[in-house]
Amino acid sequence: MTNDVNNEGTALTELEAWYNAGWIRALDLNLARFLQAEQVTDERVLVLAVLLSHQVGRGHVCLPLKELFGSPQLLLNLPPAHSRFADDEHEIVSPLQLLTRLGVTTDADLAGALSACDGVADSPQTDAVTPLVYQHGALYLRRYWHYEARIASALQKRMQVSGPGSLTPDIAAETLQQALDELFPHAADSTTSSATGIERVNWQKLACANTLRSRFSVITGGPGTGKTYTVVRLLAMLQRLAAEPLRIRLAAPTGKAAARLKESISNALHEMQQSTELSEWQQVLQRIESDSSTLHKLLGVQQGTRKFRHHRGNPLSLDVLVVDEASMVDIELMDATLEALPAHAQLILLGDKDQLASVEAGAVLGQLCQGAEQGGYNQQSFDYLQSFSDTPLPDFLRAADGPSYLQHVVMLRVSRRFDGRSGVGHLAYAINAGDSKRAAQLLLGSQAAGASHEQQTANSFSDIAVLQSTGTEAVSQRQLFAQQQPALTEDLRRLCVQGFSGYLQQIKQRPDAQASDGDIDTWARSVLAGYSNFQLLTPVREGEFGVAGLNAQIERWLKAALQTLKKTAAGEAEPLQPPLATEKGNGAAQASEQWYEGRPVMVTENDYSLNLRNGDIGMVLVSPRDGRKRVVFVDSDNTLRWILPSRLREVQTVFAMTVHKSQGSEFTHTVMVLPEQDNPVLCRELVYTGVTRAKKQLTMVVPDWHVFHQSIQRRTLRAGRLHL
Ligand SMILES: Nc1ncnc2c1ncn2[C@@H]1O[C@H](COP(=O)(O)OP(=O)(O)OP(=O)(O)O)[C@@H](O)[C@H]1O
Repeated sequence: MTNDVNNEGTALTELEAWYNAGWIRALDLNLARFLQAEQVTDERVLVLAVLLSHQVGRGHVCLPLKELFGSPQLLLNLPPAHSRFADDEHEIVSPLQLLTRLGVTTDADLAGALSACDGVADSPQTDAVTPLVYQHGALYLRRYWHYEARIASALQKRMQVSGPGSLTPDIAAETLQQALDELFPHAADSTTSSATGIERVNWQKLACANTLRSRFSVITGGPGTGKTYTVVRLLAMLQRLAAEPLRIRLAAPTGKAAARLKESISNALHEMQQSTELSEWQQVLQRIESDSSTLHKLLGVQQGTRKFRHHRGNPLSLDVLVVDEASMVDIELMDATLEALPAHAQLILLGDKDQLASVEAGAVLGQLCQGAEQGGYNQQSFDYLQSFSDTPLPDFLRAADGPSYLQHVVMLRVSRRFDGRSGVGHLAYAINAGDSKRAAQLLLGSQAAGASHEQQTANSFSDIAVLQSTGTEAVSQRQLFAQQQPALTEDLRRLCVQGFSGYLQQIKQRPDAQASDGDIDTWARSVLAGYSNFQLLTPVREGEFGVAGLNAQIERWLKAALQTLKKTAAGEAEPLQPPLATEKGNGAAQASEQWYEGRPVMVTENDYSLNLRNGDIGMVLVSPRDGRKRVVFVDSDNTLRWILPSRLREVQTVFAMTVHKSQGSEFTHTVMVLPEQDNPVLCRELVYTGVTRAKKQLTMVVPDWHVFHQSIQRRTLRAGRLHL
């Protein structure tokens, strides 16, 4: 492990400059120091290790060397440097400049350096426990390489076509066909006469048929494309065709997503139970439970460790596992899930491949669905699916060399929620296609994007609206933007005051102290339901239009309305017990100010003692019973819990939340606020995820159209090399 470059010490100084410029985290820099202490002296490797750690912090699983050389800016997405020591004498060099200084000019040079380094394993067979692994042209931290390798191997086994021992052995094609015809009596996924060839295919039916081919399948689709509708029918079919009653478990990556899954599964089950066409299926339906849990709960979290109670040596006791919102499952959790799954079990992943990937590293669903729009079915899969389809499958879905993973994926293509009249649907489609111009036109109605100087623009879709500063050309001049800003802020103020007025009114309907527990719960539920009707989302934390800025601003805007609640509440002077963790108070009065009635809060860290999860939302209410303030949460089993504020550790006000936190939730009226300045985190997946949280109404807040266009055009394709 030699460094053949005669400029010892240079690299670490430059890496420190990157840290001071805000390019990398202390953690990234410390990895270089750690490796140096472990006798990794090749500076090229140290630089790569720092870049790798930076990438892992951004959700990537590995650092692909070709892309590093081909498009470093796109790959690394380094923000503009903001030097902490304003060091004009020390000009910061870019990663490629630094590598060139170290004598590296091609990715092959880097590959050579990695292969020669003792701290890097470049063969999967190696027994050495090196901190880094180089494989498939990419550098990995060993832990992530391990997850990826294990996931690929586990999925490969599950993808093998079903044989003896499968849940539904020896099912005759006619039996399956008959079951599918009963469950999907209507020929097509879309019944409109204008449907295209691909929309006329009943993808829901084919998704069910495809699942029976192996022990692993993916059903992907945008919002409202019928993933739940399909999976309930799929479970009914599996239950009916299986030799023995199946143990089915439903799970999702977050508590909120699990609660929503439970609700939509029980709605879908209820619909099927009412259907006269499905009278033959009623007995089978009784064997499907809607109960769902988080993956962590299912696997059995072992507090204080990364380990779970269930693993290869102690597998889960189930036959079928359905994982919803699978795009949010990070690589570590996916690995743990596959490890804990018994060999015979059927794994079904549901999710929207176009949504943001998990907060932590990995994008397993995204990778498994890469190319799904084009089908990618080999001849065998194509013929199989065709045999269950009422209409001819379009030829472009066929691909002689289609990757093996796509044979297990079916994409649902018609949204039942967003039909042709839905502006949200059209907007989501344009965003997904990267067509920011069309998206702007949809928001601005028939006028060309930016032509209007109206603060709120009417458009041809009543379910979408825009609040904007001014036209496209003008806002790129920051001075003019600053002048326009107050008008936009005033529009936003009016929207918020109106939007939040509903739940504040509900609070005033407080029952009296003698009311029954049931009446008090009903009141609290109506407040929480009213609150979830209107939600602001923003992609960023900082700035006037970031989470912190918006929450502070909205608190000021609602102050008058919140003050009137005080008058309706019974006990006011109740002392709370400071200090309060996230927002520390200096006494009872200040604590009481912070815990004002009507304050929506989000838990920002798992709290196992209170059984609260990161992302759970509660509302501060004054109890009619004793006049004390409590925070009300709805549990995943739909029961209410009233918790004293002083017991809560990490919480934030949540009039506005980040788009990341909103994943897996929907709001009747969603207000998606873009920041005033471009930022590398803004990307198409983020805008799409935010926009599709809207159930009925979307308002887009656009301080600068340039930011809007940039965000939609920027993609974040996460690096990962699942070899399937
Ligand atoms: N083939 C169908 N025939 C009739 N109604 C359908 C069909 N498919 C879906 N629906 C209805 O469309 C609505 C949306 O379906 P569903 O909730 O299953 O979609 P989803 O993809 O799970 O949505 P989400 O984005 O919320 O996860 C539901 O009311 C469902 O009953």
